[in-house]
Amino acid sequence: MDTRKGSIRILMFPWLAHGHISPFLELAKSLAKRNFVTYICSSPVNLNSISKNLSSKDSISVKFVELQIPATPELPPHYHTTNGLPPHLMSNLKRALDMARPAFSTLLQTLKPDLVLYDFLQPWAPEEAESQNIPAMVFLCAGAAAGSFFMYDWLKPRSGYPFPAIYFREHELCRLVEFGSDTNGAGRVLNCVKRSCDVVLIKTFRELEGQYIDFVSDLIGKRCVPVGPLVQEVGCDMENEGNDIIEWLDRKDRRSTVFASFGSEYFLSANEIKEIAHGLELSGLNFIWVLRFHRGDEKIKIEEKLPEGFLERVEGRGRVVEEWAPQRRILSHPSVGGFLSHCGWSSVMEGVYSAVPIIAVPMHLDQPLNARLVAAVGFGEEVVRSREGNLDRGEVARVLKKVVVGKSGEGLRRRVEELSEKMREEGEKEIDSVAEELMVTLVRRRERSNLKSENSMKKLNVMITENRGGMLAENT
Ligand SMILES: C[C@@H]1O[C@H](OP(=O)(O)OP(=O)(O)OC[C@H]2O[C@@H](n3ccc(=O)[nH]c3=O)[C@H](O)[C@@H]2O)[C@H](O)[C@H](O)[C@H]1O
Repeated sequence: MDTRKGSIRILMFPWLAHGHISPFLELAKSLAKRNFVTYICSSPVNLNSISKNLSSKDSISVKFVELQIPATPELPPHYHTTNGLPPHLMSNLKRALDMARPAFSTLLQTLKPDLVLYDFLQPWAPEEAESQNIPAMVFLCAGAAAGSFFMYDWLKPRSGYPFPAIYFREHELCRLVEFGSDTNGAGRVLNCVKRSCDVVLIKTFRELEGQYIDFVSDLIGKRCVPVGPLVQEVGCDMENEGNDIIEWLDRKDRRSTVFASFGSEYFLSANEIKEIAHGLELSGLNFIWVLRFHRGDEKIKIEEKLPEGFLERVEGRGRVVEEWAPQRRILSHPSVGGFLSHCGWSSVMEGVYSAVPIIAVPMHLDQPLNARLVAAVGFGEEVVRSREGNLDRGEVARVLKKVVVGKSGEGLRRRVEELSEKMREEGEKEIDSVAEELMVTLVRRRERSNLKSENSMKKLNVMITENRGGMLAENT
């Protein structure tokens, strides 16, 4: 039962990844301040992983709804997330989500939301919504620069159409095939975009990617509406996470320490571990390194994966963290002066939000394009691999020192501080415009469909007045 009478009700349906369900949750929390009630549907394991980021106040207007995904021997329920998933099971997970289509349809019949917000890998979600006369809109959790490259590559516009000013290096192209070739990743994304009604929401902000937002809008023939960075606040819910790491950072000088992390679903190869370990050691800098392995590798002893004697040699200035680290909290610590990152999009947004320059070591998917953007906009530098795509410890150490303690690092820091300020200014305004887009979409739908009866339009107008009233009240 809605706790707010007359609120506009949204069902959100993110892909089964931590780097996706978090932005959807942050968007739901922001819309709750604008009088929307949101139901986030995902697998139990995913909802459980974000439950600590939902305060009791948020949970008045943000509800979790479990989507039962059929379990199979190779994909038991605790594998219904990309967080820690053995990489060879990623395609199985996409197919398992497809098998949840009937359960999703039932959810729609039960909840009867006013609108559905879905993600980039489930093109059947808007079909199910439309079959029940519910408008559906896609929310892309990656960046617009990466989106402009992929959309250009997949849509192949007429010759002479301007090419996006972002590119892959030769050795990175072969890793593109990973993008679900056997589950037609490109086709899924394209259909999700094509079936989105009216606009496409995208997790970015104009100061950072304005030219790419306009490029994608023109290319796909739909307006791309930036929703802002959606970075999770470092709030009371995270206060107790990783206290020992925070206390360790408290004992380090301001901006003296590198935070190294590679996201929730990428697991470094043996060679990458070796070169990054030696690079961190050679840099002479303090560091916190999140070195995680996928669930299938539970019995791993971390010292067996690191160079001989590495932990002893860096004792006191470096720490290797095997478990899930409070990334937002660490990045906001004054002792952190550089972020060695794979450039997953949420990590890039969080680096900017905390005004920490990025040492980019992209791995796959959109990350190389995000890394090009980081360097082009001037808030970080990329560790360039060899032509064969190998990392080199000397190059890792060189870029680390240049960004964290070098003269040119000051320019990067100034730029990321500027961006961070702009990001915070724009954030609230962008959520207001998203709220308006959602309401306009509803009005258009009611006017076009058989719901344009006097009574239904009157009810909708009351809801919208309430929402706008709610937004004003929240903002005063
Ligand atoms: C959109 C897509 O998300 C994917 O997710 P992935 O988890 O790899 O990376 P992030 O987007 O940085 O998302 C990772 C998220 O997990 C959080 N985190 C991670 C590790 C940890 O120990 N502690 C944490 O709090 C981190 O703060 C961030 O919010 C792909 O990369 C893809 O390239 C990217 O564009």
